[in-house]
Amino acid sequence: MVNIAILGYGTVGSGVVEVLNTNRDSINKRAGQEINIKYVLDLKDFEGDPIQKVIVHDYDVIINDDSVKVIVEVMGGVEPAYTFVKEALLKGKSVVSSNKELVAKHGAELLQIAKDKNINFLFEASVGGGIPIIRPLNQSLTADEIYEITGILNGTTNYILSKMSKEGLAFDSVLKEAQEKGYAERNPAADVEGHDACRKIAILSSLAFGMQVDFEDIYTEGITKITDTDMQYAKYLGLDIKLLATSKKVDQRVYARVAPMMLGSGHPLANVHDVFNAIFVKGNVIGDVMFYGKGAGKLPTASAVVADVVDAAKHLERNIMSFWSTEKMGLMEIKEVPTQYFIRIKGSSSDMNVNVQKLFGAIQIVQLEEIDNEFAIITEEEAEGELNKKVEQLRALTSEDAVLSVIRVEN
Ligand SMILES: NC(=O)C1=CN([C@@H]2O[C@H](COP(=O)(O)OP(=O)(O)OC[C@H]3O[C@@H](n4cnc5c(N)ncnc54)[C@H](OP(=O)(O)O)[C@@H]3O)[C@@H](O)[C@H]2O)C=CC1
Ligand SMILES: N[C@@H](CC=O)C(=O)O
Ligand code: NA
Repeated sequence: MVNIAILGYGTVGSGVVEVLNTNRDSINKRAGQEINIKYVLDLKDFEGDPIQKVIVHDYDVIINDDSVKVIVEVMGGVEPAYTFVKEALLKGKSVVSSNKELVAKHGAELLQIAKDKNINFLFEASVGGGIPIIRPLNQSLTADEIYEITGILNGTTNYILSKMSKEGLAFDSVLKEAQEKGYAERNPAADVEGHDACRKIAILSSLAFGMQVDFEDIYTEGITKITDTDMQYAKYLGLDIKLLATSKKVDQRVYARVAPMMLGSGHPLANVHDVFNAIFVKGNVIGDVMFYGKGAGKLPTASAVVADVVDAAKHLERNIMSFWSTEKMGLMEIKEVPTQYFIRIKGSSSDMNVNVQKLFGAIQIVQLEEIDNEFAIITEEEAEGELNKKVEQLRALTSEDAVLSVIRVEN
């Protein structure tokens, strides 16, 4: 029997207990022994829930119990999660975590401690919820040099954008729904401002390139500025707006970016809707691979956590995760990255055409009959820095509020 302790009995923690109970026999068989939940740490009590009999409020009870071999950290946040996880690893207990904030910030150090102690720090659920992506990067794709990872990595924002686009629902009401379904972060700004996707692409990039990619260095834009009108244009153009997280090698340099993008229907990520996530990986030997599934929610996330628990139980004294170095990887500046912009402009296209064409050259002009006094353009591909200068010049030539929105396009 292997004793485990779960830190946090919220959406994911309660899902872990449910999955272990629902599939107990097959899980135990695969783990080669019984997995026993000895403790659940939480701040609250859960009167009437069978879990109450193993609830503790003091972490010392867990850390000082030598019979606990695997700790499942599903509390979220950097502290006290970091202190608890580090202490556990230093004491020789393997750790499974779904906490991307923790992994993005301290992953390299925690992986190294696990390696030194010949135990494991596993975090499949931290990216793409239930989708296997950490394990494939760590095991199945190790023959490849990775050129690109592009993904829809946040379930909440994909759910919001899908509902806004398909059902014309308002941003705030869909966000509330996503929170009720257990998809959103405790502070949903992390989702809608792109920080959650940013931490996830930082983790994937660090694993893929073997060096520390700091999430603070990644250019990040969320979805809060996307309006119904942007959606109307996208629909007219046959495009879909998605929050994409990308990390890509250009020559020998890498750029990373999180931003809403207008995608053509032929793009591999255009048909990923609702809470689903997908990750597209390009390797120099394998070519293109895609991973698809539910990126958030109680049971899909718990599925990945429990699979890690099984792996940890099977390898109690053998380290199975490769690690990335703490050496920081420099990223290409975003202004150098080539892109295409969709720009909505106030005024009439016939009056503005000369200015706009003088600045942007060959452009596609889009005018929707049902929308007065504005039009949109799609630029040619150019470095972001150059396009931004042109947007500023357009403002200077017309008025400060003439540019209504700017969204990147990938067709
Ligand atoms: N929800 C999802 O779909 C997914 C979540 N994740 C990640 O998993 C982690 C957990 O998420 P989720 O389950 O949604 O979050 P919840 O807020 O639902 O659950 C966290 C639980 O941990 C408890 N907790 C917080 N701090 C402490 C502490 N210091 N000591 C004891 N208990 C504590 C909370 O108690 P209280 O409520 O009283 O504060 C709460 O019960 C996060 O890192 C999240 O980003 C990853 C993938 C998907
Ligand atoms: N809030 C996150 C939860 C999973 O990581 C999301 O919406 O994707
Ligand atoms: Na995953």
